[in-house]
Amino acid sequence: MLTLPPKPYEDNRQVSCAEKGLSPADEFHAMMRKARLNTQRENAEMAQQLTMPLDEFSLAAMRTAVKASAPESALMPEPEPASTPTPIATQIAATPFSIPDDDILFDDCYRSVLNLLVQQLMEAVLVVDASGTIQMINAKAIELLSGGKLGASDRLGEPENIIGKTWQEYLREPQKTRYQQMLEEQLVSQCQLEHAPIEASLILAEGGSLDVEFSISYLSLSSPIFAIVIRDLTKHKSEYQQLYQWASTDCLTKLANRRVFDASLRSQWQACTTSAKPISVVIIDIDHFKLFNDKYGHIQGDHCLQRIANVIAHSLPSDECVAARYGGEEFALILPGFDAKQAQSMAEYIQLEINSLKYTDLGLDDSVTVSVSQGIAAEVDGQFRTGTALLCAADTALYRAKADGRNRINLSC
Ligand SMILES: Nc1nc2c(ncn2[C@@H]2O[C@H](COP(=O)(O)OP(=O)(O)OP(=O)(O)O)[C@@H](O)[C@H]2O)c(=O)[nH]1
Repeated sequence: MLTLPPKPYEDNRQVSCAEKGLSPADEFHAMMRKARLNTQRENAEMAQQLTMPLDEFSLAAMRTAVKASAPESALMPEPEPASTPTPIATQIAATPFSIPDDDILFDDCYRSVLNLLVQQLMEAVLVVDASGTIQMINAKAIELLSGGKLGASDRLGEPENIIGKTWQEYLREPQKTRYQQMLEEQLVSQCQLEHAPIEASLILAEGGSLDVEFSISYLSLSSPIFAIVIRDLTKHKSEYQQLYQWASTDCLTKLANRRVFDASLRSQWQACTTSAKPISVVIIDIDHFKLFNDKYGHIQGDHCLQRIANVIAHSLPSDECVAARYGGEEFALILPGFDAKQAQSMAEYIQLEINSLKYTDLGLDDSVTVSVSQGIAAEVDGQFRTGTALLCAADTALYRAKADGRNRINLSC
């Protein structure tokens, strides 16, 4: 934030601009008028207090912005190429303050200071006019728009190649159309275009796209300009994907977990019953798995669970169907659109596939096989009131399959 030196009042008391009823912009205006009365040497002395170095990139961006917006008399002289960074003080001292006595004075000074700030910010920032034309851009924003692939000598890395283009050119749909609409609405309603961070996908100069979020801040000048701050979301998105995967899948079998199963059953039940489609649930439980663990150990037991989960996952006929690990050695399927007969066929296929699995590659005997028991419940014409009731019926059917001798399928009636 620009901090202005306090002005002594007649009684020598230091009074803040708020106390005087002045906005920071008024105060800045007043200071610039006073600055006009100072000699250039006095300006240089004031500027000497600023020691921040300004690199060549910042100077190039600043010159471009000033050229685009300032009248002839306000143009900065082109500095000689310097081998060491030019102190900001030298640049300010070399900038003539004898520009016209009206709002242009305020605008041009404001723009120059704004451009200096933009160049120094760590965030990717660009400044656009009311039509979206880019007027200022910092190195971070150029790097971002080029997909981070710029070399030091790359022409794309020069602000001249971006200033003058429109910000919309970099936006993918639907944000491009949305932004255009916001611009048009703003012109009609004369209201300020401001926006909290929104997600968007950028079209990169080198091809490809980049997930970002950007915010828009309105800056009040004689003609409005807007500061756009862009943040790269690539890292956040990949972390989110990773977390989402951990929160929704079973880490051993990679099937959906119980949470996803319950949510899917609710939504699929709703969708199927509303559209009068059948829906079936199958619960699959490994037979005598405790014996398997006791005989071959838990590590082999884990491999067995993974193998069976793999068979179940590959048996699903469509993306709408869900296979989940429901408990320790228990799996469950949601089969939208499946009536009892179709669910029975599916269960029979799974039973045969699991029965024929071999475990010789795990060092077990060729004779070792595993079986499963399955319970099915199908909702066809209103026998169940909820998805949970359907699931309970499948569980009861599974219980009967176990009681009837295992390695069998029982259909709820
Ligand atoms: N290796 C391994 N074993 C598990 C896992 N989760 C549960 N189990 C085992 O699964 C077994 C389940 O035993 P029970 O509930 O008695 O069922 P069962 O032996 O399969 O007998 P029935 O279901 O009646 O046929 C227990 O030994 C658990 O330790 C797991 O993630 N890995």
